[in-house]
Amino acid sequence: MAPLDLYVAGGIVAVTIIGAHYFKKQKQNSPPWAHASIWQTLNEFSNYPVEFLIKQRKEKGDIFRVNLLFFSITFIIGAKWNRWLLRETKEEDASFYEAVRDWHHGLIDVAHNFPGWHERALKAMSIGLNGPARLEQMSKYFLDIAVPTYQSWEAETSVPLFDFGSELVLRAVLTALLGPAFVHKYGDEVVPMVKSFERDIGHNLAMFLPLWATGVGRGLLRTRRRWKELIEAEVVARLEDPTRCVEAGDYLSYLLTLDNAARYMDCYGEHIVTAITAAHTNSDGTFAWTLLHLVRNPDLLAEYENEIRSNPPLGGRYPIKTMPFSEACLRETGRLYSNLVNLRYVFRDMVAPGGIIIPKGWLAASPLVTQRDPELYPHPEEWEPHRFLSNDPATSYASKFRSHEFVQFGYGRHACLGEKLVHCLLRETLWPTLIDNYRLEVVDGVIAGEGLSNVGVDVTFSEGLGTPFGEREVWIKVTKRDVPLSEEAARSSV
Ligand code: HEM
Repeated sequence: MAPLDLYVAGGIVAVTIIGAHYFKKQKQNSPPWAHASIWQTLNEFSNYPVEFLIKQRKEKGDIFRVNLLFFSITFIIGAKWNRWLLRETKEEDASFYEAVRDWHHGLIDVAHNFPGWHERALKAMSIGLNGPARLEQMSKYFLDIAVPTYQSWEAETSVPLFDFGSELVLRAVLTALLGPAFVHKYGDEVVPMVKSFERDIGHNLAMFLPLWATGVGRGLLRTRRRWKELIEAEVVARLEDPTRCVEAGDYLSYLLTLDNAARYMDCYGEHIVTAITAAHTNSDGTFAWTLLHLVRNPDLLAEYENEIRSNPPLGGRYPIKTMPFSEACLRETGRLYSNLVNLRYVFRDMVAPGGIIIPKGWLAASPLVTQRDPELYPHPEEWEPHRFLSNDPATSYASKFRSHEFVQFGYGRHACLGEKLVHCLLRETLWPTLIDNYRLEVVDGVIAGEGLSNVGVDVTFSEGLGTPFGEREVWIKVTKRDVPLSEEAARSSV
């Protein structure tokens, strides 16, 4: 960090500490403050947010405010509050878009303010990411990336699961959104650029100081400039030759076949970068944790292997409709690791059920904390996919979803637009292609007794967005099987 950055940061910290304490008064009917000193809050919330929120919930109930020095967040926890936030509040009261915009420190202002863009983008993503023909095409893209990537992993003595997994998922989503030709041409430049963008967007210096004032902020501005250049050049080239768009299966091509595509030129760069972040930051952690839990638990891995044996791929795609175990694994990883916060920005004090006044500012549900509630999930800290295979109406996935006890992909107005793509990416392609063709072995990075369900590594929430990684890297060795699992039966009957 440059010395100037340090002085500016130090000054802001001092002023804010004084200000935060001066203004931290309890208004009538507003939620109580978390029971912890400011330093304890900062330390525990940034290092162990789930444990901190669980502890505060026990003391203060389902609604409380957390003072994070530069700003505060009102937390609402539990199925009832998930429902209220995700289904019942209105965009004009508790805004998802404003939260996303604010979180990006003005880097996505053009698209945010462009008349009609939000509606257009929402509709475009609903169709452009979810039609069966598009999903089929995207699956092919994913397979084309997975096969050579796994071959390259096999050639190494061992590979870092979180890092390499993240890069694989990133290349896959870039291809789904921008097409293979773009990724082939710019992948080596764009992959590190997106990775640093995702890391730096949540950096304290970017959050509390003007972007031009710090190295981190200037890096984000450079990324935005370069990204805009790349996407605009791509858009111009595709609009000049519309047949390219009609024939291609990627999302940008679909977006450019819509009416008046040229009018929205200024929005595409910002839109695509936020779509990539949305697509990547939860899928990569889900990819890695699921594999790690499976490899660390031979019985569960054997169960997945058997599911693959009896569901051979068709044209490289595994038939996920008849693969409930992999769905349960996806859910269980989401239950334990995803959705620490669903953030909204409240424009003015608002009245919540029970007459509680939610103050203007940040508001967040924490589905992850709800998902660790032992009354809803017995042995909540165990990674146990079978809990989602139950047909019991009280505990099945469908009932957990309907009752808002489990909202892995959100609910209502802002529910995830990429859920089908996730099934196609992880369950139909990346996981089974790897496990069908390779044996996995953890060779370094795990410590017995550490992490949830003895997975061998604790989770860290202190870096990055979305589903977090392990607090250190885990190294796996990938060895090709003599015969893929899904071909064993056919070969042995010959
Ligand atoms: C395991 C992976 C994923 C998880 C757990 C996940 C989860 C979520 C959740 C919980 C929300 C709602 C956030 C809120 O209400 O505050 C959301 C929204 C969204 N997700 Fe995902 N997501 C995943 C992957 C994807 C993928 C692959 C895409 C593809 C582009 C995507 C695109 C989106 C978009 C665009 C929204 C915002 C919808 C809106 O504007 O209303 N997500 N996601």
